[in-house]
Amino acid sequence: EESHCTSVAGMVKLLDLEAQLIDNLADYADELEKKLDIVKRSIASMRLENDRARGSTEEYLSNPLNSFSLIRRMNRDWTIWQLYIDDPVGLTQMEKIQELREHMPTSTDVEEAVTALDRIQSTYGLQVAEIAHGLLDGRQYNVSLTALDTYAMGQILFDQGNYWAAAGWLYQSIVLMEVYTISAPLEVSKTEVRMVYAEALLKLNQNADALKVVNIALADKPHDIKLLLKKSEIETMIRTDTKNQAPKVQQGATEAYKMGCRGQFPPSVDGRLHCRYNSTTSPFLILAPLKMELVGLDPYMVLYHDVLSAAEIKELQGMATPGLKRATVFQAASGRNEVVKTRTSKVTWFPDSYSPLTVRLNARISDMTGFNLYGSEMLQLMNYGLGGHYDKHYDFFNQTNSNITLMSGDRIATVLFYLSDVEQGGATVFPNIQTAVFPQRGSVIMWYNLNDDGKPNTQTLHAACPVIVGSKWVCNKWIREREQIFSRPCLKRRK
Ligand SMILES: O=C(O)CCC(=O)C(=O)O
Ligand SMILES: [Fe+2]
Repeated sequence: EESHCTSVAGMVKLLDLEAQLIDNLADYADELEKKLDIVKRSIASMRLENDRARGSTEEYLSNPLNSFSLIRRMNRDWTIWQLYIDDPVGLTQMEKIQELREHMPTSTDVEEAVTALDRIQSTYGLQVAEIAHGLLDGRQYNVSLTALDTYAMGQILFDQGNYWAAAGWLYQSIVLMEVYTISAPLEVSKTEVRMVYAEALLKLNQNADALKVVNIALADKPHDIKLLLKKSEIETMIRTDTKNQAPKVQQGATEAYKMGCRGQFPPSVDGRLHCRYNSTTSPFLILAPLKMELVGLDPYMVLYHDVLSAAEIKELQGMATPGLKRATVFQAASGRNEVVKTRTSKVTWFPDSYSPLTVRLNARISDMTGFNLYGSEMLQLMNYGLGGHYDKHYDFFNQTNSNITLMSGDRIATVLFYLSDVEQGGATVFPNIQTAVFPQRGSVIMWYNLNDDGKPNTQTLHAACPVIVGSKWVCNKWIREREQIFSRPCLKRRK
């Protein structure tokens, strides 16, 4: 399972594939044209002969050559024309599409993409009409959606039971269909869309509105039997006051996580938080101090700037791209890592000794954090895709007597490098401490997941907000506690 939309880097090949499909369709057009050409040229010469004959029928037919030829033509040539018409054009091209289908997005991919776009909309509180016209969270892009796009959103959200969101997209489809016509063979009828829109309104118990929509559709198609039946059904529902089960209502107050994603947390007023050059965490920093921003004290969280060079970032992305696979999350219930809806990105891992760059990167992590990386997890490189996110979670396992923590202990700290800027969205948000970190290419955020006593710190709850626009790349290192037994800096004493 490819899971196409979960990584921008992974979708690049779809464009090449689309180019192949278009070339294939062009071949089909060529074949059609060749056939059309033959047919048209033949018609012209046949007409000529037939017109000449009909100008003087008796004279024409009294010549034996003409009458012989006519008899022969009508019997033999038209048999061949019948076969010629019957011979389909484009079988090769049809087979080619079938062959490429293996690499093409499936209906599951479309459903995931719909969910992702809906996630962007709901997280950032965007209007469907704005999205459809390329206005994304206040920024105008030269892109827009077609009625086919918005209709697919509406249909699929409807099928997923998300009637509230579906209604918005279906309404938008109708608006777009008033302005633009969808050309054959992809066309969808307005009646069809209005019917689904009416169904969505019924699910939301907006029966009177549903009736209005059906009546508008009937004005265009007064004899459509499905519409007439629907109309009387809705009228009965209104008369008998029939209600659907209570629809899912949209949440009122914006939860903290969403506020963080939208950049709406108030700025910190803690005077202890500051910026400085760090030259003390390790001896190496005396030579190369790092620009450090103390972001939080509980959990202890620091942001370092300009840690990675452009060349290093490029190399990391290059080595990661071929191996990117859909990310998984450790499930306590099964004791295994599984693909989940709450984490949509693609990842790949590199052992510490993979290349001179990984060795250097790990050394830098040690210098920055003061941690010994022995027994820690591999470097994880990650690329997010369409609306890519990682829902609220903890990085620690909080598992005793589990295989996953037995050898090296729990994840004492997380080191998260940002390998790209993200044009819009994609912040790392800590809702419990009202902290949001927006990706900046080359910077790195580090926080402690465990308290000084080794117990999990629930203030570390965090999430990766859906990317609105951009290809978000991160690299992280989960540092395990066991090896830090003698070296872990005790912050409480230092205060
Ligand atoms: O990508 C991010 O901003 C956060 C990623 C994260 O929390 C994780 O991978 O555990
Ligand atoms: Fe995390």
